[in-house]
Amino acid sequence: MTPPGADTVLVRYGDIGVKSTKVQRDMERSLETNLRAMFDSRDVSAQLDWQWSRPRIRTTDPEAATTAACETFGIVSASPAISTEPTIEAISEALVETADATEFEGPFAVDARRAGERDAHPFTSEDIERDGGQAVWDALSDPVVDLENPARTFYVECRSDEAFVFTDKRAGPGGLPLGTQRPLVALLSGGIDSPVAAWEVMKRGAPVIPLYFDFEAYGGVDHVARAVESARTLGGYTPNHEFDLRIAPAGAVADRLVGEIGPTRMLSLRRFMLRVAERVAEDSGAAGIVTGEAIGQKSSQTSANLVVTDCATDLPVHRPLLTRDKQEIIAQARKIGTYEDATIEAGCNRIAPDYPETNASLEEVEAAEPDLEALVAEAVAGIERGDL
Ligand SMILES: Nc1ncnc2c1ncn2[C@@H]1O[C@H](COP(=O)(O)OP(=O)(O)OP(=O)(O)O)[C@@H](O)[C@H]1O
Repeated sequence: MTPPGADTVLVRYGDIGVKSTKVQRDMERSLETNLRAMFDSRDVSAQLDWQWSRPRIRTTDPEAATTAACETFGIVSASPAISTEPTIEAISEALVETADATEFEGPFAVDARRAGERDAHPFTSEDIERDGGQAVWDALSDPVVDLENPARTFYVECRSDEAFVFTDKRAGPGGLPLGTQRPLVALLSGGIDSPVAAWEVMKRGAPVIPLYFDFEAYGGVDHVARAVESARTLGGYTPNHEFDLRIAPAGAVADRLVGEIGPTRMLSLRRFMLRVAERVAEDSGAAGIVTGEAIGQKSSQTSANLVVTDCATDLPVHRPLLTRDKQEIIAQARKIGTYEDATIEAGCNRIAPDYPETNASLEEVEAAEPDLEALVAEAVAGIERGDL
C-alpha cells in the first residue's frame, strides 16, 4: 500500500552497485536519464534527487511514479514513502499515520535502517524500532508484534537529512540501465517467446532493434499486427531509445524454400533470417542478434540444429530463453505485458515440412539450400519501418 501523504519514491538498484566507482557513476547517470524519460513519457510529475547513490523521487503521484520506476531497467525495487524529519518523534508520527491507514490482520514489526553519516543522529536504528514500534502498538486496537514473521512490516529509512516510512518494496526488473550496452538486433515474431527474449537483453542494458519477417501469404492476416503490437508494448520500456520495428519482406523466400527444400527447410529459413539480421546489425552498429529460441522447443531448435543455424552468421546469436520451459516463458510474457499481443490469432504454421530434420549437418543443409545471398539482398532492400 501507498502510505497516506506519501510524497517520495525510494528506488534501489542491484548490479550497478557492484561496479567500480567510475562505471557506477556512469550507470547512475544513465539510470537517472532513463527514469526521467519514463516519467515524461507517462506524464508523471516527478523530480529526481540523487544523493550519495541513494536516489529519491519527489512526486505528487506516488502510485504512478512507483509503477514507472518498477518498469525501468536497473531498478531492483521501489517504495512509495512518507518523508519526514529525521527525529524519533516525527518518525513515530509517520508510522502511526501509516498504521492507521493500513488494513492488516496479525502481527506487525517495525524495521528501521539508518544510512548516511555515522553520528548524524543521536539515536540508533534499534531506538527507532523500539519507540516507533511502541507508537504503532499504542495506536492499534488489538496489537500483536512478531519480529520474525510479521503480517505487516513498517519500514523506516533514516538518512542524515530526512527519514522515510513505507510498507512496500515493489519489485522492479533489476538488471542494468538501458543504453549501457551496445544494441542488438532482435528477431521479433510477435509470438510468445521472442518479445520475452528481447526484453531480457534490454534488461541487461542493450537497446534492441526489432526485426520482423513478413511471410505474407504464409502468415495469417494478423501476423504483422501481432508483431506491431508486441513491438509497441516493448517500446513502452524504452522511451528514450530508438525502438523502430523493421519489417523485412519474406513471402518470396518462404515460397522458394517451400518449393525447393524438404526436411531442412526451417533451418534454411532461420539461416536466411540471421543473414538479414546481420546486415541490419552492420548498418545500425548492433553487436549481435537475439532470438526467442530454447533448446528442443522446436525441431529447428535442437542442440544439433542450432549449430547449423549459427554457421550462417559471424555475429553472436544470443538466446536468453535457451534453457527456459514454455510455462516459465508464458508467465514472464504475462508479467511484462506481451502475452496478450501474442494471442492475436495469426495461423502461420504452413512453412514447416511434415517431417523436419532434427539432427542436420551443415553439409546437408547447404546442399539443399538455394544461394541465400540474393534472397538476403532483396529482403534487406525491401525493409520498411513499422508504424508503432
Ligand atoms: N516472422 C518472424 N520474424 C522475426 N523473427 C522470427 C519470425 N519467426 C521466427 N522468428 C525468430 O525465430 C525464433 C524461433 O522461431 P519460432 O518458429 O519458434 O517462432 P514462433 O514460435 O513463431 O515465435 P516465438 O518464438 O516468438 O514464440 C523466434 O523466437 C524469433 O526470434
